Amino acid sequence: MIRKSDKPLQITEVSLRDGSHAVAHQFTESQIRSAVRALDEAGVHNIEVSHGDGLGGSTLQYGRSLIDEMKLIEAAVEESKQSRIAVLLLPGIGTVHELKQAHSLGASLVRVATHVTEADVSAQHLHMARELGMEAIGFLMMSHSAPVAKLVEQAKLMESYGAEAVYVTDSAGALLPHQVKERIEALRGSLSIEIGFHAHNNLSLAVANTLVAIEEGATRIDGSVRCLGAGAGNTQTEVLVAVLQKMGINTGIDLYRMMDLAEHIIGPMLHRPQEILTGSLVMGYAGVYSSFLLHAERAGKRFGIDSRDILVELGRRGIIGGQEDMILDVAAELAHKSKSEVL
Ligand SMILES: CC[C@H](O)CC(=O)C(=O)O
Ligand SMILES: [Mn+2]
Repeated sequence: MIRKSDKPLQITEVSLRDGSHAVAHQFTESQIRSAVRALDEAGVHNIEVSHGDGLGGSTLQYGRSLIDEMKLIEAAVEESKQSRIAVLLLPGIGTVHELKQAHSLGASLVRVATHVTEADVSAQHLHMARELGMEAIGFLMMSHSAPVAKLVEQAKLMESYGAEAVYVTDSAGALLPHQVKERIEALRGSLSIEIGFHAHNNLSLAVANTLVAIEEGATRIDGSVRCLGAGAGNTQTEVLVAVLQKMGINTGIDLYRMMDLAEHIIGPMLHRPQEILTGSLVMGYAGVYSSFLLHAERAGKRFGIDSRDILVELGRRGIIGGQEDMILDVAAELAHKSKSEVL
């Protein structure tokens, strides 16, 4: 592969944040400690630790964390010798108050995440992160759902607020390889900062799409060991490291250590294997937020309807992260409709 950027790749491991969705936010402190210790020893550059929905996400709406995320961030910082501890912040769910708290505990990098058309709400948080001396990164979620020109416009806004990199975030795992290529290519032509890529494996394209992103010049890459992330999970980090190594691209990450920690530390944390089951496939197909999976399954059981119908309807309506209450609304509506059809 001929990369269009000569900057080194930086891998951010997201299993301890995106994976929080897959385990209904039930991470224990000892799981975080052992995972961070092993990831740090393997040489992973950044490790993200937060509630799945970012700082402040532990609520009835998004799902309560078993352990306060600040305690988990503190534990992660204690265990890490070289990896940087990152946090995710969705403005409105988290505030600058939680950002300052995470920073005071030792988090040194924040990804400020907004819907792909709403970058303006990240200004305050990106500015604050820079003031605190943290690395500030923009994270444009549901990047498949906006035209390329809109994505570029929004990324430029984040750059103007002080973002040091902006991510194309494929929250629904819906992007096809040529769509990744056009997005990264357009950003590379318009931004002076680094470009990142965050995939979900709902259509089994995460590693392939990540390679396309790297080839086009993305240098900040997310992955989750054993695909421990929302939906079918993310780009499987240990697989990506192996593939890149085979391509002669050295990440500085120790492959055998990654395999070992996948087997003995992250694997046992999975509540169920991260296969592409119907729910995640439908999310990739219909372009629905990966973190909606467990919510839609629960709503389907509660209202006695097929969770696929809920997901497809959510995709049709363009429901986005932060609107989790709409999952119940849609389920109730569909159940009502199917009852009236029977009568
Ligand atoms: C709800 C936040 C979300 O999980 C962030 C993310 O990882 C994504 O949009 O893919
Ligand atoms: Mn994600």
